[in-house]
Amino acid sequence: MSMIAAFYGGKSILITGATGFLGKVLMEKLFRTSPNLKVIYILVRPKAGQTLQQRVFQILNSKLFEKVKEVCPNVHEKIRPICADLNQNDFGISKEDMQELLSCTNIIFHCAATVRFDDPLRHAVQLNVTATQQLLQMASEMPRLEAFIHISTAYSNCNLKHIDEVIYPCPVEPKKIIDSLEWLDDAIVDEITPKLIGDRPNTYTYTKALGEMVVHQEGRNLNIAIIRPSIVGATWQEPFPGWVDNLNGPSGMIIAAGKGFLRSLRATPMAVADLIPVDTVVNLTLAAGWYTAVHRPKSTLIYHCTSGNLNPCNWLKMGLYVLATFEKVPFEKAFRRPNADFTTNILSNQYWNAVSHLAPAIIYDFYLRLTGRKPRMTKLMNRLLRTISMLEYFINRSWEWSTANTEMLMSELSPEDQRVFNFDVRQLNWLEYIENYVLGVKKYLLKEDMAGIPKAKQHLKRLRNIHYLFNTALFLIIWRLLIARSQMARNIWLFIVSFCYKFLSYFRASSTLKV
Ligand SMILES: CCCCCCCCCCCCCCCCCCCCCCCCCC(=O)SCCNC(=O)CCNC(=O)[C@H](O)C(C)(C)COP(=O)(O)OP(=O)(O)OC[C@H]1O[C@@H](n2cnc3c(N)ncnc32)[C@H](O)[C@@H]1OP(=O)(O)O
Ligand SMILES: NC(=O)C1=CN([C@@H]2O[C@H](COP(=O)(O)OP(=O)(O)OC[C@H]3O[C@@H](n4cnc5c(N)ncnc54)[C@H](OP(=O)(O)O)[C@@H]3O)[C@@H](O)[C@H]2O)C=CC1
Repeated sequence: MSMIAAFYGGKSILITGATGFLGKVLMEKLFRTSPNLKVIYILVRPKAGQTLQQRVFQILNSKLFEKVKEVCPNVHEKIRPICADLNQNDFGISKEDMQELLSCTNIIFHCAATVRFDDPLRHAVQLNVTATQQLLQMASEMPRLEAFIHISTAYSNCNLKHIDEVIYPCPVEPKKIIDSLEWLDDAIVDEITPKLIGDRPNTYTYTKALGEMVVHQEGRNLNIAIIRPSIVGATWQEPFPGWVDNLNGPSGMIIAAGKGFLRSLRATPMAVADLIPVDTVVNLTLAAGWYTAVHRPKSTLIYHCTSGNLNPCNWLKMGLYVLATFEKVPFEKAFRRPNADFTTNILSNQYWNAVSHLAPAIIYDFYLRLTGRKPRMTKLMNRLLRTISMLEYFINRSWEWSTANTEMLMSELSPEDQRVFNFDVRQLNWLEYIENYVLGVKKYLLKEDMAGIPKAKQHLKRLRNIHYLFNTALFLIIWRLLIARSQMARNIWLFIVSFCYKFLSYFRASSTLKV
């Protein structure tokens, strides 16, 4: 019997960010392994014209939850959506709901965050810092609370090269930042943002670091753990391999490469690609929840959920695995054949951006215009280049994260828990994982049918022929122009022709002799 699964039985659990990538997988695993849990409260906001109920209905009826419905048929009754917006005071939660949350909650998993790299500081602070502060305040009023698990990121201290499982203080106290944002206007905030974030690349990593400091300072009387995952990718094993539902991290890049838009990327091939499957993060999170509540460590424990030091894979290998998978399972209606490459040099990157990204987009838009359609490729390509520029920081560096606490936690689990809540990335086979990831992107993100693979392969063959034809035509035109203008080009041409003629004559003569 799994001790962790038994621990969550009968518990009332509060999850923020349950509609997000990580939150959904967390909820799924909880229902599947502890179907006898009492209730999961989720803080949800109405979004994109959908009510809370519609959003929850959509999640529960997705493929991700198919297994849950078998083991926990009354899952609809055990999930309690609470209308909340983390940007508002008291999260805009009604008095009755707040009362219920405060009196019943046993465990909190705080996953909600803005993960956009370019969010204005004010918004990123509101969600990643102030909301965390408010949730801690709520937690301190919960008499039955056993553990508060805060999801941060391994990149909260990406300005360092070696990162330990400790909180590193930021130069300016989070409280001071929150206070000053109340009276500073947006223009001034924009101006001081680069100075505040210092040597971090964006507001996301900076505000996640501030969020950790808030947890450290204001959660002293609570049982808290912090999880720091690296780049979260598709599921490895559970509930099935390859599930993914958003474009963050590598998923969007896999689409861009598979559809032939992304042809070159400024990345350091040997830098560690610290990907971590989302189900591994969830297993570690649930194990940490159990450990924090049952063993009550004296201080806040931080767990690095990374793959680099236990089972490293670099970007070159990962890129090659992705490209190899496209051969077997190509994406439909590709713009060009998938054939991306890494460059390390900024100048050659700019050259490839112009030649491989922008030029084909401009030519295609010209063709669209000629055929009376609206041009769109250049705009799309510019957005892709902007996204890539935001990711470049993370694919040109390697970090070392110590994992002593994570390894300690693994050793504390019973053999059954090590199996059911497996977070040992040493067992991960990267090739197999990437193949399933690409397949998952095709099925769950692009919603493409496997039956369309022969047609997609046919399309790629046609693109290859167009590519050869285009290159040959271009070569002949340039050559023709050169011959017309340069004596040297004419001489080279005559030399090549006479060489080919002699070679053919020799070949014919020798084969005649053999007979
Ligand atoms: C020789 C061999 C060679 C082999 C070569 C092989 C190559 C082979 C293939 C590749 C192999 C693998 C290599 C992969 C490298 C990846 C590295 C990942 C590092 C991640 C580090 C993460 C570390 C931290 C982890 C964390 O702790 S947190 C989680 C990470 N957080 C994020 O990843 C948010 C990022 N995003 C944003 O920050 C915003 O998205 C923003 C970008 C500002 C745009 O913002 P904006 O322009 O306003 O527009 P949007 O509305 O957002 O998007 C506008 C449009 O772009 C779409 N789109 C949004 N995103 C992405 C995205 N990624 N990728 C693509 N598209 C995207 C969106 O669908 C919309 O399309 P549409 O609907 O218009 O059609
Ligand atoms: N994905 C990754 O690669 C990594 C993620 N992390 C961390 O993991 C956690 C989860 O990330 P992930 O699931 O990928 O992110 P998502 O963007 O998929 O999910 C974010 C969640 O936060 C919720 N949220 C955002 N703003 C509000 C708001 N104002 N009120 C209520 N809810 C809100 C979203 O709700 P809604 O659906 O309404 O938008 C959504 O449920 C984050 O803390 C992130 O920092 C850490 C490392 C890597």
